[in-house]
Amino acid sequence: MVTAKAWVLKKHFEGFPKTSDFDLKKIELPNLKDGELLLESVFLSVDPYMRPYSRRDMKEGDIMIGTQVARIVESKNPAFTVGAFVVGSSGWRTHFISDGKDLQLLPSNWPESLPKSLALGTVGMPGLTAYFGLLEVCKMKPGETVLVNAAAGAVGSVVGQLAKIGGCKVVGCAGSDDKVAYLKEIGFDEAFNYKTVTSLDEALRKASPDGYDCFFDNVGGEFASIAINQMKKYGRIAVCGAISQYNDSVPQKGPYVQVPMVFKELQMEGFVVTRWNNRREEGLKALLKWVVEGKVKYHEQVTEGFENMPMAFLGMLKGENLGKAIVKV
Ligand SMILES: NC(=O)C1=CN([C@@H]2O[C@H](COP(=O)(O)OP(=O)(O)OC[C@H]3O[C@@H](n4cnc5c(N)ncnc54)[C@H](OP(=O)(O)O)[C@@H]3O)[C@@H](O)[C@H]2O)C=CC1
Ligand SMILES: CCCCC/C=C\CC(=O)/C=C/C=C/C=C/[C@@H](O)CCCC(=O)O
Repeated sequence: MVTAKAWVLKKHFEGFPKTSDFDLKKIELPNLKDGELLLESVFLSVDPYMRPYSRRDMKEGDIMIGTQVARIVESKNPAFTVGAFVVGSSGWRTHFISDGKDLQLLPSNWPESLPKSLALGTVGMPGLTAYFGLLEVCKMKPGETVLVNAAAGAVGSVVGQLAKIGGCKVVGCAGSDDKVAYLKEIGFDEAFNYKTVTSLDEALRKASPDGYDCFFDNVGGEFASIAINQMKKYGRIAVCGAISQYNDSVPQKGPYVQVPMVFKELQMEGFVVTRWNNRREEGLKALLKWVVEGKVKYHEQVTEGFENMPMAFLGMLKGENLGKAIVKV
């Protein structure tokens, strides 16, 4: 019998999450039935979506939602061999049993030298978010100017690099000088610290006096209200997320977008990356190739220890991560 550890949502988040909202439980796992496999989590992901989705998808006492890179430790399923690595979405737990239907094997050409944790970030859901958000929603074209906020994060850092590969000028913002330095290191044309600029409007205008063709919005709120006024005619806004609002007990006043939307004939579209689940292999293949070629750089914020998952989650929401926030079990 294997004893798994799992983090459950003890109490729904009110405002900014607290470590006391979580509880650590032990779960005795049964022996495998035919067709099942036993897996141990090696890396776990902490993502912003967990904050709003927990209220929508979970009840108190549930295991926290989330994804992991896991190793198969026992198999009664001929399609999966012991020792293989997969991406699962079994939540915050150290071990779990699966029938294999909810697992994604890592690409067969995954280089030994590449950290398998990238399957949770640059070569995983966040990377796919950047890939499809840029190609299918922004519909970026060479020579255009792309703006992305939360630019040093799991999604934003890939957006900027893919936009450079796509022949665009790229402007990014992030919440620390170290993150800004990183953005310039990975090829952003302009980058600034939105927390320290005297005027966001002026910083955006200085970075691109002609304005923006594409705005990949990860943050929402006041940033979106200001940025929308600097869009070029026929610009496209990909509403990827609104992390500035996830912890609000009372929703902020929305940005008044109607005037610039009409005068500049803008397109603004919200999306969730699962829309393109049927093209997952296409995206992962492209992302893996660019990483191997060195055209897409990555950075991971690694927290050691399963017991530190809540802290890693809170840290990511506070902006303590540069690149993808993951937990190494
Ligand atoms: N639509 C979809 O399918 C998907 C959407 N997303 C969304 O993309 C966004 C980025 O996700 P991801 O890359 O995983 O996360 P990140 O790795 O970027 O981590 C979150 C970052 O958001 C920034 N942030 C946190 N709070 C605020 C705030 N109040 N105002 C401004 N910035 C803030 C911080 O960076 P900083 O230092 O810059 O403040 C923090 O590091 C999120 O909104 C997420 O919900 C992610 C995946 C899929
Ligand atoms: C203020 C409300 C904001 C609503 C938008 C919230 C989040 C957008 C976002 O971050 C979406 C992320 C989607 C992630 C999808 C991940 C899947 O690969 C696996 C998710 C696991 C699961 O669905 O349980």
